[in-house]
Amino acid sequence: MSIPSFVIGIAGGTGAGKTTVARHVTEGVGDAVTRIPLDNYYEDLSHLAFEEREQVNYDHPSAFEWELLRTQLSTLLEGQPIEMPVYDFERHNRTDDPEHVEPTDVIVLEGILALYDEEVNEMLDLRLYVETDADVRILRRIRRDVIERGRDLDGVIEQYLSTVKPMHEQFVEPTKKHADLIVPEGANNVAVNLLEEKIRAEIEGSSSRTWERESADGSAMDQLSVDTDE
Ligand SMILES: Nc1ncnc2c1ncn2[C@@H]1O[C@H](COP(=O)(O)OP(=O)(O)O)[C@@H](O)[C@H]1O
Ligand SMILES: O=c1ccn([C@@H]2O[C@H](COP(=O)(O)O)[C@@H](O)[C@H]2O)c(=O)[nH]1
Repeated sequence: MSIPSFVIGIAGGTGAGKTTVARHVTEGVGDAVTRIPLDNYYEDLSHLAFEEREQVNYDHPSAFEWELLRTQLSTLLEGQPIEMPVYDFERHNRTDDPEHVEPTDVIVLEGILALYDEEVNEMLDLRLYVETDADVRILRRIRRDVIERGRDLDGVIEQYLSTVKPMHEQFVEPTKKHADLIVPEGANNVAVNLLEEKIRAEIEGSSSRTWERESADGSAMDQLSVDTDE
């Protein structure tokens, strides 16, 4: 059993590259990292018919079961395992089989509103916002949703204009102010390498870097400072 020592939150608009960044920064470090997709914490909508679930606004904060996320993150931070829900985008609902997740040294929470909830933010040691232009994001989303999430072009466009875009502007983009670091264009090599290094150092418990909080104006921006003695 591990007591997690480092929790990273990765937020940003749909298609920004959050999942890709999370995959890249964790793939080289084996079992010591757990990825928690915020999507798994969409409310259980089993009581609705499929046609009704298709109409839900999945980009509003109320679409998520925040209390369950807070409880499960706390449980992991106490070194206890959780039964994490698993989301099925094609059915717009949770699957019947939750995933057993053991606590690990590093936890990565990733999702559009990963920096939205105050209590969740307090549990994060490093907050990232992946920033990618809206035109790039929608193009990526079209391709991904059609290929991987069982959608058609018209449906993706209609959903984007009616809920995804306005909710992004109202709720997702403003969470950028909670970020310690902003990662441009998703999986850029410099950012990914730095993060991977940081995660490795956390896991090995012998970090040569220190994170120095500078919040003179209350904006809570962190700076990466390299220890030149080593
Ligand atoms: N840097 C990139 N360059 C090109 N395509 C990318 C890049 N990052 C992600 N993608 C692709 O864009 C789509 C959305 O990326 P994803 O990581 O799922 O975004 P998010 O989790 O922010 O919604 C995926 O199909 C992914 O393969
Ligand atoms: O049933 C659902 C649940 C969510 N969505 C959309 O998913 C994205 C969030 O996932 P990303 O991987 O960050 O793109 C969100 O914008 C929802 O609109 C969905 O379409 N259907």
